[in-house]
Amino acid sequence: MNFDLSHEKLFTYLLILCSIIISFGGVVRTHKTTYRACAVGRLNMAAAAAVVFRRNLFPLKLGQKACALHSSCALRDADPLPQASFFPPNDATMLPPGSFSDKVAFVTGGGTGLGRAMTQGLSQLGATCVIASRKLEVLQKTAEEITAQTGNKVFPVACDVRDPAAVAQCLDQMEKLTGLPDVVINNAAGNFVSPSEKLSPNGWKTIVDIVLNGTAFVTLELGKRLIRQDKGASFLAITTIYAESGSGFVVPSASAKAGVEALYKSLAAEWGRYGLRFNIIQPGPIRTKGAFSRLDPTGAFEKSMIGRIPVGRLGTPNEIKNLALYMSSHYATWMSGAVVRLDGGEYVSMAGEFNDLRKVSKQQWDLIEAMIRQTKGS
Ligand SMILES: CC/C=C\C/C=C\CC/C=C/C=C/C(=O)SCCNC(=O)CCNC(=O)[C@H](O)C(C)(C)COP(=O)(O)OP(=O)(O)OC[C@H]1O[C@@H](n2cnc3c(N)ncnc32)[C@H](O)[C@@H]1OP(=O)(O)O
Ligand SMILES: NC(=O)C1=CN([C@@H]2O[C@H](COP(=O)(O)OP(=O)(O)OC[C@H]3O[C@@H](n4cnc5c(N)ncnc54)[C@H](OP(=O)(O)O)[C@@H]3O)[C@@H](O)[C@H]2O)C=CC1
Repeated sequence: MNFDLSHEKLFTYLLILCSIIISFGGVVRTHKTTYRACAVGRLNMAAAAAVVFRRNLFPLKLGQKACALHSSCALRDADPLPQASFFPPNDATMLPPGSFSDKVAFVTGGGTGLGRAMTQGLSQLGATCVIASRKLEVLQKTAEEITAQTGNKVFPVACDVRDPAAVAQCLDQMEKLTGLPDVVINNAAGNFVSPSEKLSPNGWKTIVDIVLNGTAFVTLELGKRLIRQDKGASFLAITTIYAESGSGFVVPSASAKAGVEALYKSLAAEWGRYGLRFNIIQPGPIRTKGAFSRLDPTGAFEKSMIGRIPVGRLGTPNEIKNLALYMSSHYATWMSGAVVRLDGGEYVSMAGEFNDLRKVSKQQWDLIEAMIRQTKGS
């Protein structure tokens, strides 16, 4: 067997070994002060390991090395590319005030990240909102903050979307509080990066249950109730760009999100006759704690990811908010079965065979052109 142990790799392995030993120490020691010291030690070790991991994947320039060894720099956000200055995000709410007056909106996962931003936008434009997810405390805090800011009521309802009985109970509660919704946003999700050979059946099931079954339980139960009451509504699902392409290392999420897209396109065809519209947004990468802590916990991938986004930066929650508000509004009543990608061009940039030629310099192009021209007549 060929063991390739460079100094840097050896150092990484030693650091990881040290963090495991120190973590173990933290578990067995019971004295409070010692435990705290160990906890700090563990965090520093983890941060140092993250830095070295990142350095191995993306070697740093000399000037950056001092920073890289300092734990506070370990998970620093990657910078946008220069062209991003052409494409500044506009976080202002796009639709006119009152666009959702007298409307009720139901947002799953509305306590955090993109769900919170969409709820804030709906509320700002006049909607009464109900937000649902597992953590009631998180929902309550978000609901209080948004209500205080907009003056429109946001109701928190605890609900694990994996459990159809809990979904039915949550919707009963919603009916009592606000009546059935005009706007539904299926945004709740679970995800983590993992080599597929490490996935347990329960790991697979957990993601598929939250993303596909959860969306189906909410959508079917609400759909039936809306149909019974002869009430129209707009349904929006938040998927992702790899729902279309598939992606290694997030296979349960890719499979489930593809299922959600099939569900929404199918229902758009079947339930239009009941006054129900179904649309999909596929976001590209947007910094939220929920996503980045599970998809890029070391911070190693962000820079290369930004490098392949033609617009040169990550998206913002408010950019998704504005698109979601439009698609859910009375301005978009002719839109159903649509899949809208919002990703700064990342998807097409990854798909095109020759897109890596962006790295070719002007001089290199002159050379390449001359070589190709020389083939004339051959
Ligand atoms: C630079 C790149 C960064 C970002 C963006 C890039 C690209 C753009 C495209 C992005 C798409 C994003 C899509 C998203 O969906 S982001 C949303 C992320 N948010 C969440 O996931 C929030 C909710 N998540 C959770 O609550 C948990 O993370 C979890 C695991 C999903 C569910 O928690 P629960 O308590 O119900 O489950 P557990 O009991 O902890 O675990 C269940 C089962 O799964 C196994 N498991 C858990 N974690 C892992 C892991 N990391 N690797 C392998 N297996 C894992 C766990 O062991 C359990 O299985 P068993 O042991 O019982 O067999
Ligand atoms: N950020 C990004 O780069 C991208 C995100 N997306 C999609 O955007 C959406 C929002 O993600 P984002 O805001 O980034 O991440 P978050 O982790 O902040 O959002 C996920 C939400 O889902 C809720 N949730 C998770 N499991 C359940 C469950 N079993 N029942 C009910 N609610 C649940 C969580 O709340 P709680 O823990 O209280 O249950 C949380 O509020 C997701 O659909 C994600 O797939 C798509 C592409 C890119």
